[in-house]
Amino acid sequence: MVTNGVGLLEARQVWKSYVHRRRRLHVLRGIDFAIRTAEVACVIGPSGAGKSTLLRVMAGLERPDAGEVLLDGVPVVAGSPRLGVMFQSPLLLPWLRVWENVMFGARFLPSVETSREQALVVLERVRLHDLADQPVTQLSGGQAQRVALARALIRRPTFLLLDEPFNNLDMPTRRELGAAVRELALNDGVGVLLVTHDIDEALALGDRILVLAPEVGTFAREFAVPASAPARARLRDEILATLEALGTTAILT
Ligand SMILES: Nc1ncnc2c1ncn2[C@@H]1O[C@H](COP(=O)(O)OP(=O)(O)OP(=O)(O)O)[C@@H](O)[C@H]1O
Repeated sequence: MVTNGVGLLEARQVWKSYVHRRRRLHVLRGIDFAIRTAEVACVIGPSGAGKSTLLRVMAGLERPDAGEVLLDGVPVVAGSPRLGVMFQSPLLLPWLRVWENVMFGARFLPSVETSREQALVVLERVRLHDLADQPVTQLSGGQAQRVALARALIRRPTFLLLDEPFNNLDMPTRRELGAAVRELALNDGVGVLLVTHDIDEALALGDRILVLAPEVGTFAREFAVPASAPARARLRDEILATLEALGTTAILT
């Protein structure tokens, strides 16, 4: 797959709050963060820490209150052809077949040829080309999430922003799709931001792991993931200790 160029997706002093029951909830407080192409950066943290908020802001789906998100120095816009986004739920259109759902990802993108053949090429990447003509209502959860990945990939994104996309899948499917995402970074140079609850998933897929601290609204720590298994096991303990120090053990495994 050829992506739409090299680049940097960068949050600069990003602040984001919501009004909840008449109180202002400050979720992100001055986040500085960048993802490069050809790497997988994982953001972990307990429920409510602001992981999804960060991902939506990075994708241009929500505007920060202050600060900015830049894609190669230019403010990011929602629907940028250089970004592919995936959520926990595949959000497929039930009245369209598999390949038509994939093509839906390329709507309004003149750079992408909108043909069944083109969809098949991408479906092959996620090993779903045999089901191209199926209605999506007949797919398993793992197959549906593969369609969602193909729909993101048809855009030839420079960056993939993934918000716990493997949560509802069984372990073998989860591992397989995780490996496919890792391959996209290694072989195709895609930059990946993966939000996950799962420390083991972050250790298996990430080059870097950032721990988002609840209430503090910034990253508590950032870790480079080492290659060797014993070093990763030590890092796992260190990340757990970090989470414990933040007063949050209600996460992970
Ligand atoms: N649109 C919104 N309006 C009001 N509050 C919101 C909104 N979106 C998120 N929040 C609040 O912001 C905080 C952070 O939410 P967010 O979904 O980003 O956390 P998270 O770390 O992704 O959590 P989880 O792991 O449970 O998905 C939560 O307290 C949530 O209730």
